[in-house]
Amino acid sequence: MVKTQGLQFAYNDSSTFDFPDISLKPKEHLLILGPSGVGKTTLLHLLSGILPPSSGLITIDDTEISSLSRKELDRFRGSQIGLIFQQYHFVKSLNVEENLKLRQHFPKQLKDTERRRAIAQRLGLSDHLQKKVGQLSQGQQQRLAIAIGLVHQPKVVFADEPTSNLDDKNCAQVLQLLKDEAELCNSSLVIITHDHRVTEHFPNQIVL
Ligand SMILES: Nc1ncnc2c1ncn2[C@@H]1O[C@H](COP(=O)(O)OP(=O)(O)OP(=O)(O)O)[C@@H](O)[C@H]1O
Repeated sequence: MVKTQGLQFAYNDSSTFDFPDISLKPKEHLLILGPSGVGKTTLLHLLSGILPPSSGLITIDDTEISSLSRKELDRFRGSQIGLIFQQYHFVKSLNVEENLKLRQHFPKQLKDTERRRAIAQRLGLSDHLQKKVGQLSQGQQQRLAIAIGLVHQPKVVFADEPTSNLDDKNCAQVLQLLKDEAELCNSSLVIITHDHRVTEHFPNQIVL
């Protein structure tokens, strides 16, 4: 499902990151660990096609993503990849349901109100669909980030520090929800973190 070979990247004139090869089957989970500044977010941006690698190959669901044009890549990311970022990427002027709808890019998905409502219900957001995202608690915003990452049923979900701002109880709950949703969507899951509370939940790990 996700396969990389010889992946390297450098920001301008800075030193080159040399990433280990990754091979992840459908529905598998992978935890990428490492200290601050080692390049975890950079790797996630490469895997999701936000940054182009200096060299190496990234294959997702049999598509080599650097062979895609900008437009094809946007379309591929919109349909096949789910992103859960460290900083929430919500549209503050829209309500919860409209934010979810925004992530359903394609006409067929857009009509899928049922899918939106079902994921909102599983993540405890049903009573908040008409609220502006600024009115949500931190835990609710974290759950909305998961809903947005998965509402379009992507093949693979990349999550960057999904538990960084959470206490122990919410951390365990969010990880369970993330796993359950990925399972229901048949999605592979790649989590990038330096939060050691996450490690016991995901035995398949690489350390940068
Ligand atoms: N846009 C950029 N331009 C130049 N250097 C950058 C840029 N983004 C990140 N870096 C540098 O690249 C290195 C790796 O950053 P990255 O965010 O990938 O690390 P990380 O392992 O995710 O760190 P953290 O755990 O603190 O989030 C850091 O030294 C950072 O300063």
